[in-house]
Amino acid sequence: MDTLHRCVKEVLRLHPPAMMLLRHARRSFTVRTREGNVYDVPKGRTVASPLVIHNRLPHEYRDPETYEPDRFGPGRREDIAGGAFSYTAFGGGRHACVGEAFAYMQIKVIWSHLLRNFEMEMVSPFPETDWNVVMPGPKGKVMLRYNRKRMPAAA
Ligand code: HEM
Repeated sequence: MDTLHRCVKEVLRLHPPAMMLLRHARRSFTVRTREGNVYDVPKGRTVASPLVIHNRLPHEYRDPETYEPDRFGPGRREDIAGGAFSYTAFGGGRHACVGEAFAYMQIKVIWSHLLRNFEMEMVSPFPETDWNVVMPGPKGKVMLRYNRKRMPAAA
């Protein structure tokens, strides 16, 4: 189950359903980047924090474009190594997703059932991401062939 958890987590790092977090600045403040650039954010502005960018920062994630669930395993823990906001597929801070644990449970229940009972094969090409929607998903049709696995008869 730990492996499946890391696989789901890695998919959500690369393809977060929520593309960005939006906040309304209730007071003016200043941001300093790690490169030393300083930005003033005036009161009243909307601040957009793009998950799709900061979940792939190369100083947080080794080979950020690569699907690699073990980056979250013991010894690496890239989701927390760079700080509390290294991994933000579920947001963070005061408004972090309250459904995170429930979402993992649901997704793992469904995938455990599928992986245990079916052989699956993708028959269409790997899809591109459709970014022109509120919640990005696969572009076009995704075709899958699946066959029920033969389970050994119970003794
Ligand atoms: C893969 C599944 C999910 C993802 C990727 C996800 C992602 C997120 C993100 C990024 C936020 C932060 C939004 C922000 O800061 O503006 C959020 C907030 C929230 N999520 Fe989820 N979510 C998921 C599933 C769920 C589920 C299953 C529930 C409820 C059962 C849920 C309930 C909420 C609620 C109530 C908030 C608002 C929390 C607040 O503003 O204090 N989410 N979610």
